[in-house]
Amino acid sequence: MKKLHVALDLETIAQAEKVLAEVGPYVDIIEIGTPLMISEGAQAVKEIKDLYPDKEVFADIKIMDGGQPMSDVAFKAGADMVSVLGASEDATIKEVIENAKKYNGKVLVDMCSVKNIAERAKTVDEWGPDYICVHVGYDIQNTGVSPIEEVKFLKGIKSKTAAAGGIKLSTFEDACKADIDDVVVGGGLAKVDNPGEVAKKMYEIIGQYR
Ligand SMILES: O=C(CO)[C@H](O)[C@H](O)COP(=O)(O)O
Repeated sequence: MKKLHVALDLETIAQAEKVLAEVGPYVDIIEIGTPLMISEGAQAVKEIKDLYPDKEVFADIKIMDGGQPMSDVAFKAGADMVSVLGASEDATIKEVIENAKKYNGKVLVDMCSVKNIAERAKTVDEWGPDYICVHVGYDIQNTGVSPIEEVKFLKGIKSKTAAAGGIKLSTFEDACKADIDDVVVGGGLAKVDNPGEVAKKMYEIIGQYR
């Protein structure tokens, strides 16, 4: 089933809870965004999981090294899923995947900044992550590269696919039509004036493609 995933790239738990009060009913995955993880840490994971026990809570900690101790922090706080960078060492990605099993947790491998996505995805896929995510980082979103197009590099993988980077209401249906299991929306939900209304529209759109 395709999932609607909100990325809370905010600074405080209070800001995140305010957005969630509006979008919470419509989303499947709640991401504690990297800025929020840096600002409030594992406490953000704990508080939001306590408030939304039935949602999948994803700690976007973008692990680059120390696969086991880094993922321990998020899983112990109640995260259902963590991210590790596709650009990190093979050993790190394998360690995160192995460690997640202890917690019955999931792993998303984030391909942000990976140059040969197709080749790297094929390699990483063999280790059995839950998701491989094409991700156009903030700092290159103005170049016109689209994660919805980049998903073609994931063709044929066994893992589920995710796409992130600038997806908003105007591009959301295209993302749902593409081969994307987890559609990640950050600013397009968390930084609009009417997050509840936009989330409801997205929920209705994705419902046609589930
Ligand atoms: O991980 C991220 C940035 O590194 C963001 O969460 C991701 O890009 C989604 O946010 P947006 O839709 O605003 O691009």
